[in-house]
Amino acid sequence: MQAAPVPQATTGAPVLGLQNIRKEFGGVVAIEDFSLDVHAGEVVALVGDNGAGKSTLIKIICGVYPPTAGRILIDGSETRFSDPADSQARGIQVVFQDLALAERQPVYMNLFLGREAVTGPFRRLDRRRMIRESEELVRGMDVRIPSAKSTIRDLSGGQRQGVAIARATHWASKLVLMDEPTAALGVAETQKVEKIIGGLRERNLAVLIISHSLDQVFRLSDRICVLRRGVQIGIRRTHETTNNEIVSMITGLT
Ligand SMILES: Nc1ncnc2c1ncn2[C@@H]1O[C@H](COP(=O)(O)OP(=O)(O)OP(=O)(O)O)[C@@H](O)[C@H]1O
Repeated sequence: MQAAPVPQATTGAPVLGLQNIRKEFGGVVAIEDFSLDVHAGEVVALVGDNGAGKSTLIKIICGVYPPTAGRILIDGSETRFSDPADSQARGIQVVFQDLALAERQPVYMNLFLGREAVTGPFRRLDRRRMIRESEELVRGMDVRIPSAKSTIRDLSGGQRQGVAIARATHWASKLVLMDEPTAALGVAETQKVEKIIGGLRERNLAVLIISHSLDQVFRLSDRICVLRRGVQIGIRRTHETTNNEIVSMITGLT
């Protein structure tokens, strides 16, 4: 499977720039005035209580929702994605809470969803190639699944998550957005996913991750950005802050 090319820092501009993003749903202001840069090789964690606006922000970045106001820059150029396929074509991949896997399809079809390998003049699906490359991919990522031909609904939560993350990280060339990637996982599976996220940094990708686990945020991130009821409270370098400071930023209590 041809991996996405490793992105080079050509312009020095952040991979993702968000400037004064606002999002309203009817009369509800979900995001008020949000600005953040994420650089290649950097993991930024987005934290906040339920309803703070974290998922909305991820959906704005990948083209599910347009922002009501504000600018999105990719590699320094202003961009507007009309839908997630549009952002994927620009090297952005998302791992959503609900994983967005095709339950009745085998692992290999999920890994190639929308990018199926074809062969011959009638462009028939090249299943053999997809199976072979999927096996290499999941082996390389240490995702334990019975076979690339296994159907998604026959896999455990951790195995499904592994497939969703393998797909996103394989096809991403710039930015990976993750919405609670380990929420449904046990301790060992969480450790594996965290290792994969560390590997993304080594591939020089930019990562924006939502997590409710502050321990995980402190293990994984370079910077932490706090949202409270749609308001951006602040950004801290992970090694310069403490769990207590982040908790008080999230809750508003000192
Ligand atoms: N499609 C929508 N239509 C109307 N309101 C929405 C929509 N999506 C989100 N909201 C509202 O926007 C606010 C932020 O929601 P969002 O899901 O982004 O929060 P969150 O921080 O991701 O929360 P959680 O941690 O519970 O997932 C909430 O008040 C929510 O009700």
